Amino acid sequence: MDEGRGNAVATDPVLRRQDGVVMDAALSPSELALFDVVGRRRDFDAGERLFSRGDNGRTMFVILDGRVELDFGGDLARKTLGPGEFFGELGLLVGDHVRSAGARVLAATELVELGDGELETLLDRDPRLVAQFLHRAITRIVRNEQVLTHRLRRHNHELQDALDRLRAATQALTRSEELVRRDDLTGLGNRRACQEHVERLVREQQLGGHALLLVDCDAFKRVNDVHGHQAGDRVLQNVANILTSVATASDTACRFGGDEFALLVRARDQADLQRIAGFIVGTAHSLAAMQSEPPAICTLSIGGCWVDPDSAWSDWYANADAALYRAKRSGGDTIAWHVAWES
Ligand SMILES: Nc1nc2c(ncn2[C@@H]2O[C@H](COP(=O)(O)OP(=O)(O)OP(=O)(O)O)[C@@H](O)[C@H]2O)c(=O)[nH]1
Repeated sequence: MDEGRGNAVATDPVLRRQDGVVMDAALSPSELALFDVVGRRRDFDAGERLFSRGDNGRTMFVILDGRVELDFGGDLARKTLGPGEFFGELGLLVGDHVRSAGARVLAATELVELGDGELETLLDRDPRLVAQFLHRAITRIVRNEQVLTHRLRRHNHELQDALDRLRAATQALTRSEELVRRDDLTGLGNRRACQEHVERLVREQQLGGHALLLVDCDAFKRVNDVHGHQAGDRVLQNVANILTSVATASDTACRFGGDEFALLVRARDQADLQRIAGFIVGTAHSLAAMQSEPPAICTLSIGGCWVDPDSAWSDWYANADAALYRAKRSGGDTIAWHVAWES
């Protein structure tokens, strides 16, 4: 046995990589000599692949001369092994197993290869030396597993943190997007929400059969002036409640600002539309007639028009607004329709 062969005779065969993975195990000269006698020598050219990650392996290798690179995949650093170092030891210890790293020859390399069947031969020849090797190899495998498990757990935590942050950011974004479309006081959509709803209906070619009702409080300024701003707020919220109560899932009730509201509503025909508008004005009228102090509501005026899918939003808005103006001019607490239909 040539005890001097191999220039990497280990004084401390178990060394740690910077990231903590224990890899740098070299055989002692006596171990190297024993493995060389029992195993088979094989020559490889630079660039040759010994095995890939995920391959089934049944052999281990000891480098006599040359260099081999191990690739563990992911973001784990690659490792270059040199003379005297061994790898693939699970092939010797447990036989058939899935390789956790790929191995590629970097320079012309001479290896000794040993299969799982040769463990017994090694033990027969020098049990003490093999026990020493096994102890070291198993320690290395266990330590590497621990380091890899720790890394995985840390990655898992980091991934979890990143997902939590992403989820929080998405929720915040959704909330702020909702806020941009919602009226804080009443919880209704605002003008932007109404326009987006219209755009969606246009895209889906569902706008036909809809009408725009502009709803405005009568003498609302007086509520504020006489009873205070909070009482005014409560009136606005109650107007919103009435509108919400008539709006179906395909309708949208919005507050455009101040005491002006809008209802984009689908109706079967003019009579249906009149019934909806009549319910709104009639409910506000009945509640106002109860004359609570401070008032819970004020009477309402409505200007309405059918939506023409072939004309622009600004056209229907102008039509409904002109009708609303007429309803106000006639004393409020009433409904006026664009052109043909007056209540
Ligand atoms: N309480 C309260 N008042 C508001 C709010 N936004 C606007 N206003 C007030 O609403 C009032 C609207 O007054 P006007 O536009 O003259 O309406 P009006 O008194 O109903 O008059 P007509 O529409 O002609 O019947 C103003 O006094 C605004 O200050 C709000 O969010 N809360």
